[in-house]
Amino acid sequence: MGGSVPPLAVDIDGTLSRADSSIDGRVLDVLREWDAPVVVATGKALPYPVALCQYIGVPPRVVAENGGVGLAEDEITYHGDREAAQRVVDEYVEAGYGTGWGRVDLVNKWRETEVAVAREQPLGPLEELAARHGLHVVDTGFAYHVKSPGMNKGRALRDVAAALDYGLSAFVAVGDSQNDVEMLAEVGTGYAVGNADEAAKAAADAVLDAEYADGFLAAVERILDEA
Ligand SMILES: O=C(O)COP(=O)(O)O
Ligand SMILES: [Mg+2]
Repeated sequence: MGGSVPPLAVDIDGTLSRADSSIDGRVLDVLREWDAPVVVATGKALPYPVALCQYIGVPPRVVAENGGVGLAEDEITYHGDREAAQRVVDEYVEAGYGTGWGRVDLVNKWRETEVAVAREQPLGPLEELAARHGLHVVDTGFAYHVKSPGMNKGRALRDVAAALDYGLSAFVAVGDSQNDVEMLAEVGTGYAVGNADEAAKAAADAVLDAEYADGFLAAVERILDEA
C-alpha cells in the first residue's frame, strides 16, 4: 500500500452477483467506499446500472448496453443503432423463433442501441441474420446481444474515463465474459473472476480462483494490496 487506489470499472452479472444473478450484498459498501471513481460497465440497459449506482451511493458513471451507452459527469454518449438490431430480431421472430422474454420484455424495454435475446433461443440463425445486416451477436453468458460492430465496453469506457480526466490505462477492471474482453484488455490491469468464460480469462491480466462476488472481492484485495 502507499500509492493511490486506481479508478475501477466493474461488470455486474457474474462479477458482482452470486450464481443466481442476485447481487452479493458484500460488494455494495466496497464500491461505496472505493477511493477513486467507480464505473459500472454492463450489458444491461441504462436504468439498471444507474439504479445500482444510486442505491450504492456513488455518482452514476456507467457503461450500459455493452458499450452502446456511456454516462459520466452529466454527459451521455450513444454508439449503435437499435432500429438495425430490431430489424434482425424481428426477422428472427418472423422465421419462427422468439426473444424468450415473455409478453412484458423488461430486458429490452429501455434499450437504445441494441436488442437482447434469451440464451435458450437458437444462436445460429440469429448470428446469420445479424451478419446479413452487418451486425454482431455477443454472448454475455446471460443473453445474446445483437449489436453494432465496434461498440464494446472498452470503447465506451475510454469516453467515460476521458470525461473523468483519466486514460484507460489508469483503470483496473473486473469482469466475467465475452462482453468484457476489450475492457479487460485495454485497462491497466484486467481481472477475470473464476467463473469467467475462456475469452474473458484470456483477455485478463489476472484470473482469480474465487468465483462470482467472491472473485470480485479477491480482485479488490489484490488491487488494494498493489495500490
Ligand atoms: O445483461 C447481460 O447480458 C450481461 O450483463 P453484464 O454485462 O452486467 O454481465
Ligand atoms: Mg458479466
